[in-house]
Amino acid sequence: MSKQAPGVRIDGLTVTYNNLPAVRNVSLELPPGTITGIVGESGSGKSTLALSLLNAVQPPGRIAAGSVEIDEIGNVVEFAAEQIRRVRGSQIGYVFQAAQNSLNPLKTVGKQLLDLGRSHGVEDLRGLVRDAKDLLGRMGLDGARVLDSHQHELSGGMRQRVGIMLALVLNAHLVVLDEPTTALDMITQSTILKIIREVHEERGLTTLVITHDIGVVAEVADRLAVMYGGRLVEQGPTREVLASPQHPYTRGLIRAIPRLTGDIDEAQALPGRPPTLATVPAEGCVFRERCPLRMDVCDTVDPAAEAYGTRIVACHAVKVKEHA
Ligand SMILES: Nc1ncnc2c1ncn2[C@@H]1O[C@H](COP(=O)(O)OP(=O)(O)OP(=O)(O)O)[C@@H](O)[C@H]1O
Repeated sequence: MSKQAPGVRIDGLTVTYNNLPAVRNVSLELPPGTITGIVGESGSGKSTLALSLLNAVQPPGRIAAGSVEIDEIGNVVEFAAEQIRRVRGSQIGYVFQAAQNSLNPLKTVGKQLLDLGRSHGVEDLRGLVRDAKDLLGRMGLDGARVLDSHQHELSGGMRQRVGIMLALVLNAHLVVLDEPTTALDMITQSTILKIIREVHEERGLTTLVITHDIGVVAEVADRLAVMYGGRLVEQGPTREVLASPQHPYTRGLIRAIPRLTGDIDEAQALPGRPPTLATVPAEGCVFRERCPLRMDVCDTVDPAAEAYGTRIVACHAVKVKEHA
């Protein structure tokens, strides 16, 4: 059973930078074999949450509370540096947001691929190169040529696809993709996401895709989790969240995307701006400044995440409505 899609349970996770919480008391389950999309505006804590899955939060950041329990691996929050290095790449594949610039400028992609394979004890390096070419080919690139290239010879979109290839090539069964398609145009984006979905199904993966664009993940994710100001404000099956968003922030995000509302004239930008670490309120609901449903209680009490059927929502107004 060791090569099956693992389940992941994030429980009560708080991550701080200089003691200010960027992720606050987040609980989220990634069921085995599913694709979960985490969405939210810039600064909502998505990347910090993704880094926590690899215990890769860098100082001044620190995991202040909670656990990230991954089947067959354990609670990675407690892992020492060497322990986590061994599972990164081989058991948890990842492409971080800066993937377009994270290649070594002095080495060809192929050389970096071999380094990656060797550092994880891959014996069949020829097989690794074959798999890499196959993945690149599926993403519309000439695999042999890309492996012979240096970073500066590749466009932003090509580098991004190289990043995805590197995340998948070691055959990890948990894959974390942070903004995997931002450098790509809409059509290429949707092709790449389709390929991610195909590979996910062929190999039996558990996948986490992070994006600020809810339209991007709507096509591929089984489940959606919406973050705002470090809090997870709503989560549930994608279709349900899109068809009947409960949290006013989720509603705002969906309304802002013409291809989700189906009518370009009806798309409305979400007014206001998200908080920064310095301005995020220490008490009460993090979304209240922009919320059309704000009530007195929102100023003082942070709403708990509560289950409503298949949905989990953290909102006082939703709670009042549900109990009315
Ligand atoms: N190294 C750091 N030092 C200090 N603050 C940080 C650091 N990294 C992130 N932050 C802050 O933590 C908060 C969450 O950032 P994070 O990158 O996780 O959000 P995000 O939702 O992924 O946003 P983006 O899409 O812009 O990356 C932001 O307010 C950000 O400014």
